Amino acid sequence: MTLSVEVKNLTLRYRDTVAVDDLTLRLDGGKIYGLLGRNGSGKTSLLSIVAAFRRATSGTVLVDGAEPFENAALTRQMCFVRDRVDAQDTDRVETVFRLARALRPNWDEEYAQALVERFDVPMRKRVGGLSRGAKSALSVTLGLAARAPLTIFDESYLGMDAPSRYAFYDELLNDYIANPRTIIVSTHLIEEVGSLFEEVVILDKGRLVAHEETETLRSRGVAVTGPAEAVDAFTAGRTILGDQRLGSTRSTTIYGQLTDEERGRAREAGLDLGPVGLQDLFVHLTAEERR
Ligand SMILES: Nc1ncnc2c1ncn2[C@@H]1O[C@H](COP(=O)(O)OP(=O)(O)OP(=O)(O)O)[C@@H](O)[C@H]1O
Repeated sequence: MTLSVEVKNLTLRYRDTVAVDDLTLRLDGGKIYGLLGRNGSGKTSLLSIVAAFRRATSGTVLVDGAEPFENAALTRQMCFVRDRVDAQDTDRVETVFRLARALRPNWDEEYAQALVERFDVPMRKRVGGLSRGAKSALSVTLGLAARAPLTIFDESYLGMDAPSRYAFYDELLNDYIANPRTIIVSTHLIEEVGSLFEEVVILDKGRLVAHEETETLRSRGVAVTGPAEAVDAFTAGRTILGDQRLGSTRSTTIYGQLTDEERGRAREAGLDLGPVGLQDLFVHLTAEERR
């Protein structure tokens, strides 16, 4: 089972700050979505409303066609995973698991135990005594084993070290393939996690900058590599996203699509054309919004 998410003219204001600004967005569900945005762009605010942790100032959110706020039947189907654990500092980790087992209708105990081993979750410690990495490991373990039809990871894995984060990405993809559901991952570690996303949503200052399939977004730029002079001539007058030089070879990333004629010309000039990194596009698109 997967859940769709529909956001219409959604606004969230905290006193003078407009955190989400008249946002309209539809996620059909059954995919892994990446939610990207610079610090303070409104990712957590948006996700908190979707997960029914907050009420919007105006506008609507529908999850599977229904309003999630104070809708217990629906919120049981959703799991909002943050970088902290929703428990008292004095609670033991095993108590947190016992609660999750009781509250989560799709909880998979065998999988939970496998994750505890893989991420080295210290079951006998109290939540308040966990390191930042252990808190993150506990959060993502609870989030994965809940198998909620709508699972949201809000930068919940950032406290983990790189090997643990890669183990999390690996688990996330494998478990999603075995148990398809709607997964939203908010992040600014785009290169690291970008290959998991089927669709990407980019926010800036609470507004939607882009919502596209990852491949379509990637096709908005091209990396041109070859002899420096030929690369310079080919990329002259274009919007440059990034540039690297190694000896006489240059690789310049440009924004925009190439026509078939331009691609032919590049090949004739001995240039290689390759995909562009999501990070470069993200930086360009969010910087453009602020100009
Ligand atoms: N409880 C709050 N009270 C007042 N302002 C808030 C509150 N929470 C968030 N904001 C403001 O709302 C804006 C959006 O914040 P939000 O946390 O949603 O962004 P974010 O994209 O998740 O940021 P980050 O990547 O830094 O976590 C920011 O300007 C932030 O300062």
